[in-house]
Amino acid sequence: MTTLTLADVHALHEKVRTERPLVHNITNFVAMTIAANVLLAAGASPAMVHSMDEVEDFGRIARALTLNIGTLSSDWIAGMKLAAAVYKAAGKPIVFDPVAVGATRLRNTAAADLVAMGPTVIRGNASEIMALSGVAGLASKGVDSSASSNAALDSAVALAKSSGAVVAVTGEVDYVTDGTRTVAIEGGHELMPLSTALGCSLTGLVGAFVAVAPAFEGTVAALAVYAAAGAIAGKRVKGPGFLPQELCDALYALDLEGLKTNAAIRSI
Ligand SMILES: Nc1ncnc2c1ncn2[C@@H]1O[C@H](COP(=O)(O)OP(=O)(O)OP(=O)(O)O)[C@@H](O)[C@H]1O
Ligand SMILES: Cc1ncsc1CCO
Ligand SMILES: [Mg+2]
Repeated sequence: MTTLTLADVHALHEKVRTERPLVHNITNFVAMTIAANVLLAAGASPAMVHSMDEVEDFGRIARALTLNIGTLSSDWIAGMKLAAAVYKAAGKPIVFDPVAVGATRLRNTAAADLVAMGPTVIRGNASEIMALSGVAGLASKGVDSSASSNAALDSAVALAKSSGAVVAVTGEVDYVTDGTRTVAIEGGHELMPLSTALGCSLTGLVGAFVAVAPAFEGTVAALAVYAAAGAIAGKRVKGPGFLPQELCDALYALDLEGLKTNAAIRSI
């Protein structure tokens, strides 16, 4: 298999910058501003809207949908399901972020229902991907991962096979799999999990890339761009406080040289 090169990744980032795809995000209250800024800095156009009454109209103009169950309540579930049905019918990509699945029955049921609707991509941390793929007895710590991404790799492959989605599991090393092909993406910074909603924001960025590229390639490219920008930002800050701002500045300025110095993609 030919692995996506960092030059291919850069070309897809330029495509995002040129086409500026509108990405419709139904995300959590914590992530809304951070994720919108990440999308803008990377060159895409975000809409953070969750009203059920606007789903059909946004479904006509947006090029991708992202669904994030971080601050879920039962009335939002119906909106997410309607949105998934609208984008599915329009043949537009859907990216699902199963925040804290495994922690509550509400999340477990909603996540299972949304996976059954056939999202294009599922992006989560290790605990979430393991819980979603049915690893029993996992102690959920809520929104933060209590496992390494490496430990979740088998679960990611199983989930990709059972759901038909491309699955991205993030952590110190990120993995993307479609059940057959698997690649690892290296980069990022150890401060990233100490700044909230950076995973949720990455899910939004995956939406922008799969709007302009096939699911597997778009997901790998989004993660590689984010890994490079995260590494650059992590070197600039003194702690997690200004990491989101530096990450946005790094995404905005990212070029091929920055990608090559700060991220790596390898087939496994
Ligand atoms: N130890 C680490 N070293 C380098 N990068 C990391 C590390 N941990 C996480 N990251 C990066 O941080 C980003 C978010 O991944 P993470 O797995 O922390 O998401 P998450 O738990 O869903 O986040 P959140 O729910 O707070 O939005 C990814 O780009 C990932 O590669
Ligand atoms: C902290 C937090 N709580 C619910 S969603 C969220 C953002 C990170 O997932
Ligand atoms: Mg998360």
